[in-house]
Amino acid sequence: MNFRSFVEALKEDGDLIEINEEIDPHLEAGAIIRKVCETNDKAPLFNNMKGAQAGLWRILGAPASLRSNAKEKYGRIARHLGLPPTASMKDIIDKMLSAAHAEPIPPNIVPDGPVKENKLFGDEFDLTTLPAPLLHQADGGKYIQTYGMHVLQTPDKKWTNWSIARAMVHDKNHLVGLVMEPQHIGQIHQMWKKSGRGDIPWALAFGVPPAAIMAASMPIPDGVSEAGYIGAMTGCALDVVKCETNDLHVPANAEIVFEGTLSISETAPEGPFGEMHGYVFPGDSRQCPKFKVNAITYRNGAIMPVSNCGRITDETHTLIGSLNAAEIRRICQEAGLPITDAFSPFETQVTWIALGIDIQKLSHMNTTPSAFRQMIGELIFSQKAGVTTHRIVLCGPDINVYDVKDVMYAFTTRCRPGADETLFEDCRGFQLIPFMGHGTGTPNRGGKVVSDALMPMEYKGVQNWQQASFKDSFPDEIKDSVNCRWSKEWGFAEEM
Ligand SMILES: Cc1cc2c3c(c1C)C(C)(C)C[C@@H](O)N3c1c(nc(O)[nH]c1=O)N2C[C@H](O)[C@H](O)[C@H](O)COP(=O)(O)O
Ligand SMILES: [K+]
Ligand SMILES: [Mn+2]
Repeated sequence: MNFRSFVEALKEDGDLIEINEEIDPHLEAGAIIRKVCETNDKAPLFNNMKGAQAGLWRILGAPASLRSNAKEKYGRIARHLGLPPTASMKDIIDKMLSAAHAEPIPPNIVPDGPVKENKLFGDEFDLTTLPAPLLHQADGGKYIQTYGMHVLQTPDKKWTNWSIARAMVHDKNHLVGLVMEPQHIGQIHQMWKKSGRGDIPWALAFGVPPAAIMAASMPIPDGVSEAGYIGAMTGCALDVVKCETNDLHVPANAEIVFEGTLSISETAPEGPFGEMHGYVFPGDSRQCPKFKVNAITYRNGAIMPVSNCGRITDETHTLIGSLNAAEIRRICQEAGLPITDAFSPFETQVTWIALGIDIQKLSHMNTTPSAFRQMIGELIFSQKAGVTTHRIVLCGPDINVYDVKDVMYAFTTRCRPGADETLFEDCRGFQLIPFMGHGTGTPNRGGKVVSDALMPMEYKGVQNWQQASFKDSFPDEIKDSVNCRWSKEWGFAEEM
């Protein structure tokens, strides 16, 4: 599945709105995409961007946001993975974890591909005149990079990392963007700095195969090349082609590729940007590394994917939250902890992760609530995949952690504030969260908590209550007889 066929699939699903009238990249496209994210409406495809030139570019907005139809809520994300549009978030997370122990299938190097249909070098392009969108009025620049994939290799070429990190236009042939540790882009940047080998060969591929952008958004382990992971996950090697101006390889059917170098010394002001927690602090910019663009290659009719992040729900919630939760589940299970599921509720702006606990296995651990909370917090808050999470909620087997109503029902009724919680101050904190970066304590340390929504008896493997709910407070024959007459005889609404 490549990006173009993904867009076709959205069209066939009736999940695409094509806009052929001229749309301005200065705020107008961003406003439409933002409203789509806040209403879970169809993905907008802007075929006529003001300032488009030489085929650069059309824009697809909200590429992995939600559908309003409850049965296909995650359909746009499912289409990234070739899953049916009715796939659940558990199906999507299971699919993304399915390659965790599989032998990588390295990419297949091909001599040519659609991404080579057009080539611009040096002065043949000027990034400041291309239709890069201003996505929020207080943003510090035009964020051209919100859903592309950075390609960077370690100095020893053993690891090629694919990841998403934001970047904005700095001048005619430079971007400036976030390069933060412990992210792999930050780790590799440090390796090159230490190696003294000069600026880093870099590529930025937009409109890559959808499964690849999912892996680019996922914190798979240090040293693991996303290309091989995705090859193992999809079962087939991904076709890649060599860049014109360096030895990196990019997906052969990507829509657009910027080629160049990531500076190990030069920085420029970056930000602010309307970010994943739903805030932009005007004027809040800091020095970040510069990316020099030496060449642009692209397909005919190239489409630039754009994520306009902020208030729920957009790709920073559906992907960052869910894929961090995926890795947290794997890490906990491999540590022998009784975790069945992990999910980051969008309504927490993905600052929480809810863990489903197998209380039979928990009872065999003969542990205490405070010892278990300590174990969970120490493990998760020391992980790269745990950086963005500031509250972990432990939930019993009657709670569906993928449903925020269930998580809030457990958290608000089973977790006594203070007594049932363990605070963690000696761990990395996520400074993009306003209470961290613009709050009272140290911006990038601590401020985390494990909130135990397991009742004491669950540590013995027991739940001795019944939920006062239709599901739990009526015998099956009553429920069956009510259900079968519900809409046919009485005219209540069909169940969604
Ligand atoms: C899906 C998605 C993921 C990310 C981002 C966005 C989207 C849409 C932006 C809209 C651009 C907003 C920005 O916050 N952004 C972003 C980011 N990680 C950063 O270090 N810096 C960033 O600016 N991630 C998360 C990273 O992509 C994941 O943490 C991934 O795991 C990283 O890959 P790796 O380092 O683990 O290989
Ligand atoms: K990644
Ligand atoms: Mn990585």
